[in-house]
Amino acid sequence: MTQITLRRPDDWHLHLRDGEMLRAMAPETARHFCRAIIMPNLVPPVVTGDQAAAYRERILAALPEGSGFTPLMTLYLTETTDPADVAKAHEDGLITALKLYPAGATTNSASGVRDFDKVRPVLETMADRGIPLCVHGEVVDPEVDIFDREAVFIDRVLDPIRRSTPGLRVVMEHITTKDGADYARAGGADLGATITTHHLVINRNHILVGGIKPHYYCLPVAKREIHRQALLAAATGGEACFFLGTDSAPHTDPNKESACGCAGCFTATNTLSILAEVFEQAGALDRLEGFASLNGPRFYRLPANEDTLTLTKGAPVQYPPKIETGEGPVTVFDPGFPLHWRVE
Ligand SMILES: NC(=O)N[C@@H](CC(=O)O)C(=O)O
Ligand SMILES: [Zn+2]
Ligand SMILES: [Zn+2]
Repeated sequence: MTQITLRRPDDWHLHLRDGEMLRAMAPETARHFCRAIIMPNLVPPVVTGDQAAAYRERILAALPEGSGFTPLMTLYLTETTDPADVAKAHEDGLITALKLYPAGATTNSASGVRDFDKVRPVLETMADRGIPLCVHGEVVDPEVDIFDREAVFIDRVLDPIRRSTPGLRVVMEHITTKDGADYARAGGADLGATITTHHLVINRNHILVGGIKPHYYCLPVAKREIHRQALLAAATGGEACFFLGTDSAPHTDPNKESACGCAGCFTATNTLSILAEVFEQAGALDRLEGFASLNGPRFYRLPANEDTLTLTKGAPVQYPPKIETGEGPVTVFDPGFPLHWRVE
């Protein structure tokens, strides 16, 4: 096969940031994707409906002329989130989901949740109205090894929340383990999981062998090869609960290449070429559309996009190694192999 055409894909987990960074990043995603779930971990975070409305306007203003891109807004769940504000923002069509960050788990998560009992009323409201909860699933207990934090979160936090809030729709964001994939596929229609591009490509050796690679460092951190294989099987297996959320998370090079580098891989620019390569190698090119364009809308109860996107196979695709932004350069994720599928 030398050409494939899919429904236009969506990105169900994206960091666009704000200000100069947003201006540079909005076109990178809008070029290929129709919609994206916009993560709310700005500084300060997007907590209220009014803040989401204002952020949405800033995103729309950063899009290229004539872009049909739709940002799907989220609210950052805090211990003081008002259920009435959530209900109103959802009724107004302003927000699509809420995002749960355990306090301290990842970039800009200081306002996240420490005491899960405090968010119980919001979770009940969400369950009643079918508003999905997107979850960064890692415990922050310093006793728990960083490579075990996802699996421990499922047992200690996620499973109890789901049991005590029947009907709550949950997306396990950026799963990195076989444990995560197995839990997602056993969860029924109200549980989905996003998988990133980079976690299909790298394992923990890529970060650490032969010198530390700051541009491969993200959270949750990439795990052993058996886990990457499990994610690959999940993404390419045609199961409806798994869909693309790139977690494209730009940080400037000085912030990545530092004695205390930020977590996040920036993949918006070349994600579709990488995915086509990965799916082809897995003998599953025909399942790319399900993963990138159909399963996500189905979970979010939205129609699939009407227009299409075509990838053509040929000589290695050229993409910029860095995107220049008003805040500094951002390195584009290097999969470590040539990419042959070009987005037309
Ligand atoms: N994935 C990351 O490593 N970083 C994300 C935050 C997140 O999604 O956890 C970021 O905002 O930079
Ligand atoms: Zn996260
Ligand atoms: Zn993220």
